Amino acid sequence: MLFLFTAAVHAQTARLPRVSILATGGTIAGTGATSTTTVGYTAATVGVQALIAAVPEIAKVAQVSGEQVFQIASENMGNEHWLVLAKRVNALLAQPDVDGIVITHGTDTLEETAYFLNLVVKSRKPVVLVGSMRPSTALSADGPINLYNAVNLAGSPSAVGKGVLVAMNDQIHAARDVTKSNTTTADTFRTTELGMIGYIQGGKPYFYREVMRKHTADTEFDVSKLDVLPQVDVAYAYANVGDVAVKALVASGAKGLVHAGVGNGSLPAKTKPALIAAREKGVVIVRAARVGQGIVARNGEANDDQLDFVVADTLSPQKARILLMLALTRTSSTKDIQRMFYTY
Ligand SMILES: NC(=O)C[C@H](N)C(=O)O
Repeated sequence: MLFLFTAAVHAQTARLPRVSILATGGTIAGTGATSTTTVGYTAATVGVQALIAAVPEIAKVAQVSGEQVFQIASENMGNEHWLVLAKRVNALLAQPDVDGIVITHGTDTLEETAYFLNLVVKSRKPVVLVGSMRPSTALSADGPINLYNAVNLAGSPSAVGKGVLVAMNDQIHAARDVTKSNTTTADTFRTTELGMIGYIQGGKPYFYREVMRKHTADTEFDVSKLDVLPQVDVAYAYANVGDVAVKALVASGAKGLVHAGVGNGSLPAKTKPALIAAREKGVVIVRAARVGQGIVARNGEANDDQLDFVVADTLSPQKARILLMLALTRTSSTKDIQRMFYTY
């Protein structure tokens, strides 16, 4: 009896976490002409089984299975890819034999896919996005160690309930706040002011903080029955900007517009009338900032109550676009949408 009990406990503790690796392409799956080719390589050429085979150390820390979901450079990631990916992630996480998921991804839009999933994954199990800055053929390629770390993180009980995570360069970042900060260096992913949430050292995750905003199982968004997302675009402000972009985006059918304003989300006088006209036509306007850090607060640089605009709070314009798309799948009430921007 005692023997059976001990054997059962042993079998439990000895079982490796089961991690599904979903590959989508990117530089982590890229190849260059020579080992010193770190720009001008071809992204998205190596398949998921080859990525896994390149890191035999993974077999010692997890039972992994690989699935090629897409094979694209992440500058080509679209809403349609996100819907497919989210549905696959939710289906896998609903299986009792899956403990966590790793998604290999190009780095250009990795933060956007991470935030989208952070809002629509219906599970507390870990979901970890990972990429690389050097192609698989490069000297000191960062893909293999990043993938090893990501699998360890996705299989770790300490990552449960933390929301979608990004594992790059021995660091753990939360999907909501991380951004790519350098065009090419391996330490490009930063959560500059709010801070990364942990490290991975010797394959082991160490957490130090958590994001206070709601995510994954606690959100109100459901993409299970959606095949398309509402059109939302970003209009970027700069000195001398006019209203051409805003008018063109509205004419092209945008249901929502994120204005990446200068400074504290300021609205240039030559752009503002087009934004007001868009709102009068029913387009939801979110006032964000191109600066990269800080809060865009209601009724700060504009009278949002009077204009019936929404503010992005601390979300970057590209992430505000994602939340606005999902918000528009639920409501057209700007009051409700503003609540969402203070919740997620
Ligand atoms: N480092 C990278 O992954 C960049 C590549 N253009 C991509 O996002 O797919």
